[in-house]
Amino acid sequence: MKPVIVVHGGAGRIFKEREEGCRAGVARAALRGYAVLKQGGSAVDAVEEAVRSMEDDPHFNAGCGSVLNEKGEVEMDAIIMDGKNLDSGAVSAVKCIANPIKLARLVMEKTKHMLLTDHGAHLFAQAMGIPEIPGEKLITERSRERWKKNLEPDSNPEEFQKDLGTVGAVAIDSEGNVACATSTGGLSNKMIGRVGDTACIGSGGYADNHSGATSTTGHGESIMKVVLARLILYHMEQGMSPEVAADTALDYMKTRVGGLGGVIVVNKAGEWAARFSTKQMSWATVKDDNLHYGIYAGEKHIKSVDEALASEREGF
Ligand SMILES: COC(=O)C[C@H](N)C(=O)O
Repeated sequence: MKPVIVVHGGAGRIFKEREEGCRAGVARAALRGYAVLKQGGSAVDAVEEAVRSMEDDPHFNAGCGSVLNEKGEVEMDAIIMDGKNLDSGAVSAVKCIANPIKLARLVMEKTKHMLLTDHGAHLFAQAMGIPEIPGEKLITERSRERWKKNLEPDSNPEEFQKDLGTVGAVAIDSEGNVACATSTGGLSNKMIGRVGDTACIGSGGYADNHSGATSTTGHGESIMKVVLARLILYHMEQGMSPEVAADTALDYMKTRVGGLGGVIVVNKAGEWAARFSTKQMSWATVKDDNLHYGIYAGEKHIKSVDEALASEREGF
């Protein structure tokens, strides 16, 4: 099986000043994940690596760069799933941790549980030797400004959620195993303790070697109502291609509950799709040693991996 990785950096509006950073960030993440697959790493290793790269990138709403809750704090959700055995691990409402996706993987591999939240997740992180970092280190100038603006009495709540940037990855490795990973700071100025789709299995992601893997982004409450990730795999089980399955599920979410979002999908044959009902979604994929990426509907740049790695060294 030829390895494939697909990543997203969030569906929604992407403001002009963030466009280039998002293109470069998703391309870099896809290249990192692909390098893991080429060296014989598993699909789980690859999606963790790709998501970690975007958590460390302040352009995205995950890890450093996460949006703030109503109290001005970061609270993050993340999930990872292994399509070989349907094992999965998630964390919700975690603060002061650089890479929630790493902690989600440890929940999957080192506990008998699937989701740890808030205080318990932090106790587990301590027990696993994951360092706590000051919350301030995850907060960018941009997210603080945005939080403050949202608190102004004449602010428009519709504008709050326009330019977020949840991150996710799906992959198939040379043995035909699939995996997914998703990580987010959630919605801006959300209530304290709000947990979104990202931490919920079947909503923020799902992976099953029998059909494929998907990672989702968009309005979390809508995604949870239709259990978007599992719905896409169901459509593929019924014979749809990744692209048709993604569009059918996104259409259903729009007409049934009025929600918009985006998804990345890979099926067990290594066919992939990056689809969205929002105006934009940053995405990238590497297959057959070629990188494809874009952020607008219909936009697709193609470069060989060697060409892309050279331009990455020059700053993309
Ligand atoms: C693009 O924004 C998101 O994906 C937010 C995320 N789905 C949440 O609701 O927590």
